[in-house]
Amino acid sequence: MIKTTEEIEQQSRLMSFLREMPKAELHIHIEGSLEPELIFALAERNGMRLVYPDVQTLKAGYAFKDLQSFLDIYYAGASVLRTAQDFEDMAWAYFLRAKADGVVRTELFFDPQTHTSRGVPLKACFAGLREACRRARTKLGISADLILCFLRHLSEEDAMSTLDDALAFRNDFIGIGLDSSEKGNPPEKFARVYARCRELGLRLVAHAGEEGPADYIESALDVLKVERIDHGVQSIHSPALMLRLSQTKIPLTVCPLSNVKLCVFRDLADHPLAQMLDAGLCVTINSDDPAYFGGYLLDNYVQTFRALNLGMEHAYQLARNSLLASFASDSDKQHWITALNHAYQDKK
Ligand code: HPA
Ligand SMILES: [Zn+2]
Repeated sequence: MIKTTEEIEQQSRLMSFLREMPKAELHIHIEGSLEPELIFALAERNGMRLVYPDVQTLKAGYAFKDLQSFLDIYYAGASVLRTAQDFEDMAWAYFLRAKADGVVRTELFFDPQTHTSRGVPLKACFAGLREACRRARTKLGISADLILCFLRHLSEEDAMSTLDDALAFRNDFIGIGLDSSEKGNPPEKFARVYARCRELGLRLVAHAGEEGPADYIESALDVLKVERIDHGVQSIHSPALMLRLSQTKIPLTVCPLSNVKLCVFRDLADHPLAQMLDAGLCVTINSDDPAYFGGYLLDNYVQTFRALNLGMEHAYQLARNSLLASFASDSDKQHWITALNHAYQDKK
């Protein structure tokens, strides 16, 4: 269909608003931002040999059929991280991308067990990530904090002892999450460790309803008492849960490009994000593992908006949801929302 000049202008206003609007990214696994080129550079710096001969061969392996087929490659990629400097370089590269995408607040997931199981000290992870977050604040004006994720394919005892060790760095992380292989590893498996984190005053989130059933979303809320759900897209199969989510406004950190790459939905045009927004759910857009899924935060917005034919009001709503759903201070949130309101008035 041929577009009128007015439609072309409207589209270009929307694209620039998507980039400029102040927004938060609340679902990014920092190990999933490791670009193939950086994987090779770090392997060389650390004197390691990868099983892939070059970047092209590694990238050719980025064709996933489900979550597990991705996780196998993701953990192999993360194995090049050894020193504090490696963690800092990885996170800094992400922050530069985030800045270009208009991110003002980000909460980075990281998987300590992936590293400690290879003999990398927890201190190296924290030192590198903490320094990158500090530089993001001072040099880029991005507010950044860390969320420590437990690997759900491992035992609760393993999570508990990881927590014990991480408490030496209590001031370096604001909360905990739950990631890795979802099916067969329900939230209930981690009830005690979540109860303990809650007593410690940590913020609580968990992946639920990515590939696993809508029931897992219910038990993440009821048993783990999480404040946000990561993914949550399987809620579309439960009208009762949709109603609950719309009434409670529990935020969902949805990752559209990830969902397509991991075959949760066949195509972006089939993604239920618009349906979820229209049902009144507090949906946010995020990148998950941008180096593996074909795009950073702005790519997720742009491609989703094109595929689902979304407009300015949706953009405003999604950015506002992301800021409100963040664990930043109320005064920071208010400041960003005022800036968002101004940007919206200018572009509308
Ligand atoms: O998309 C994901 N799902 C579950 N675990 C993960 N760990 C990194 N990315 C993911
Ligand atoms: Zn994730």
